[in-house]
Amino acid sequence: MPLLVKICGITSMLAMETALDAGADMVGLVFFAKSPRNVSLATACTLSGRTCGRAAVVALTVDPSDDFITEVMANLKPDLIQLHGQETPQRVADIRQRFKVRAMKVIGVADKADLDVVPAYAAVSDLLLLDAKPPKTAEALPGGNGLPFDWRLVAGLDPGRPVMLSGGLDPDNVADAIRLTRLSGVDVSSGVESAPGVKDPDKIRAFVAAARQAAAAAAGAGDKR
Ligand SMILES: O=C(O)c1ccccc1N[C@@H]1O[C@H](COP(=O)(O)O)[C@@H](O)[C@H]1O
Repeated sequence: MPLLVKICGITSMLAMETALDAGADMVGLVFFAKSPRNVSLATACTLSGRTCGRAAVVALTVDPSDDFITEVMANLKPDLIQLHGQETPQRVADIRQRFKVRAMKVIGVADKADLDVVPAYAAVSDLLLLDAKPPKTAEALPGGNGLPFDWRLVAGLDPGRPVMLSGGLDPDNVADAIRLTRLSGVDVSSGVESAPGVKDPDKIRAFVAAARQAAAAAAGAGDKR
């Protein structure tokens, strides 16, 4: 299966076009008021209109209410909803069933014990995303903090669903991350920015190119991912 590459936290048409031209498989739009990458539903609709099916549109939410998901589904019609909060497996299952939407549940990882929940979430999610656990500071976001975790904890993890990696990835370290973890995809936000919330076109292109190169090298080396 080809490596999935997601560029998250897109806030401008330039960033959207750059991600699409670079060959990203997924583009993420953040709905979280405290984030520098937060977009309104109207902006998200305008940005996603540019994709024309070239990449999957991901609505990033944090503990969303049913009312909010209803609004997102009616207007944006995303291909995938990213659940980046404290959603339980039951809540993930309910969202998928009620809204007929594919769900990517995020699991925060700091140590091995954090992976105990993987089977329960894999049973109810279409994809999983492993991200660094946010630091316990007042200003930390649930994600998008640019912090990596110990990738050795998740190397070769295969719960029967595609698993993506995020947390502090950037154009310089993504190849190592792919080589070491052998997961299904990579997701980046702050690592392709020039300032919080401002995507850097050169970094987006460099990230996608480095990820594709590493995936091709892994495939050449017989890694079936
Ligand atoms: O990007 C944000 O602002 C954000 C806000 C709230 C929840 C998640 C958020 N981003 C996601 O976090 C990970 C890692 O980001 P980074 O590359 O370390 O900056 C990524 O999945 C983003 O989609």
